[in-house]
Amino acid sequence: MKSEMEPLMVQILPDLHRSSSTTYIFTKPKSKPAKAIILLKAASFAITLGLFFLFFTIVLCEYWPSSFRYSVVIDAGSSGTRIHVFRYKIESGKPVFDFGEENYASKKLSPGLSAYADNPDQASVSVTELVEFAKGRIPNGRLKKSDIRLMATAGMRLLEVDVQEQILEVTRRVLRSSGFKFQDEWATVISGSDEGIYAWVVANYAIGSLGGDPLQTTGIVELGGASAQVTFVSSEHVPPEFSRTISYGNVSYTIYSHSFLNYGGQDAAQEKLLESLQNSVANSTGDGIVTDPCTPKGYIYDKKSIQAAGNFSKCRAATFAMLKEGKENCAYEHCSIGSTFTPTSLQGSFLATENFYHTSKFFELEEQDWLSEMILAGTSFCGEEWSNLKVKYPKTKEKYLNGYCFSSAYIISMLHDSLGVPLDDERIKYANKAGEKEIPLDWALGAFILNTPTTISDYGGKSRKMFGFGNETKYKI
Ligand SMILES: Nc1nc2c(ncn2[C@@H]2O[C@H](COP(=O)(O)OP(=O)(O)OP(=O)(O)O)[C@@H](O)[C@H]2O)c(=O)[nH]1
Ligand SMILES: [Ca+2]
Repeated sequence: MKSEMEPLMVQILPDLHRSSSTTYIFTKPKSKPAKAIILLKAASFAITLGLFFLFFTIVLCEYWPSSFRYSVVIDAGSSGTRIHVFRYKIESGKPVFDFGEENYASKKLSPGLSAYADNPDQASVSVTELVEFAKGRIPNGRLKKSDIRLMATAGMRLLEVDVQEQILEVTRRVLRSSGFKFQDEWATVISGSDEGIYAWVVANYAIGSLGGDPLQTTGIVELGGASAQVTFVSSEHVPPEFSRTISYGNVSYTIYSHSFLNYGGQDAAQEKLLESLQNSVANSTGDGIVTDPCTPKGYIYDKKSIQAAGNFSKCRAATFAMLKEGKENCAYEHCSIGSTFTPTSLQGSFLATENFYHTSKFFELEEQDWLSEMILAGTSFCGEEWSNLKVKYPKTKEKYLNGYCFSSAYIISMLHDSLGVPLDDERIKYANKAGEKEIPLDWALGAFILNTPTTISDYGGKSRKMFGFGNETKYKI
């Protein structure tokens, strides 16, 4: 086949070992550019196109008002600090929440902020790491439009106010420079009743009862690490210091909400019980050794003066006595725990969360009759040797394993002996998720729902608040 290309004469220097010089003929392509140049042009075009595409993608992500919005809540709890990153949409002027994994992520770091009481500056390390986690989930261009809030709970409430403030100021420094939308007052220690309300909101949002008949809503009992919350709609008279108001649509909810600090949470309560055992000679075996009925026999404490003597019914009686402390000072028509007002009975359905859930799951209790089952399971567990329990439950963290004798007895003495919940009450169930979409019953999600700016004006409509709460009706939701 005739080459269509002009011959290109190239003289190759004679090979010294060869008799004559050799001429190779390379054909130079005619007027058409060589294949290589075409390829070069195509490649440079593709690269240019790619760079343009990349540039516009970056510009669009940075500045184009994406239909997604983001919000971040940091839950600074006693046993750890966890960050919750939310993505949501606005549809016909209303936020559409979705807590599925593509729109919600969280990360927990231990210990909690209250562990830095002696060295507040160290609190910045965990908050910084958590903020970086959140930034990895949000386009850079959206950061300054995305709220970030830090809400500390019982662990911090137990610190002196000046220490709380020192630690909060450290977290504010991190959040101010995070690139998120932040105001100093968004890093606070929230009240226990706020924590309870937030948990109540996410539970009823998940179940779909938010906006319905108040007496059809679901109450929350939450056993945290350093506090316990009881939150529900009561048709009884509730003194204003225990009453919070939520209005949703044209429905107003008057909610009893109280957080039992210190002895309320499981970890703090177990600590308090050991202290009270040490103070009461009655439990000593005469040689100054105190016996602890809430820890399985054979468990070795740091302190030598305590001896584990696991016994469910004695532990139940000891924790019931602790919950009754101060009841003689009750200044209300009814106090179930200490001198704190509680309605005469828990009204309506309830979800029992956090340690109620962890303990029931550990004992693999059925939903039905879980309280009666708790007594059987706790009686057996408390009576076992610690060494046997470690063999029986090799995968369970010892810090949790060591708490189940106490928590099983405490749950009964709190819910049944103190708050009057019948052992066969079908209205109260343990859970850590709710609703068809199995939304996590984490108060931080309730805080996000209530704090999401749902004023239409934020999205181009007329200004109208939709969520909000306080101890008086502030907003029409
Ligand atoms: N058994 C068990 N307990 C757990 C587990 N995860 C958390 N807990 C305990 O559950 C309790 C409540 O959990 P969190 O709400 O995370 O505790 P927290 O927020 O650090 O404590 P608060 O500040 O009182 O709310 C704490 O006593 C934790 O130690 C678990 O997987 N198993
Ligand atoms: Ca908590």
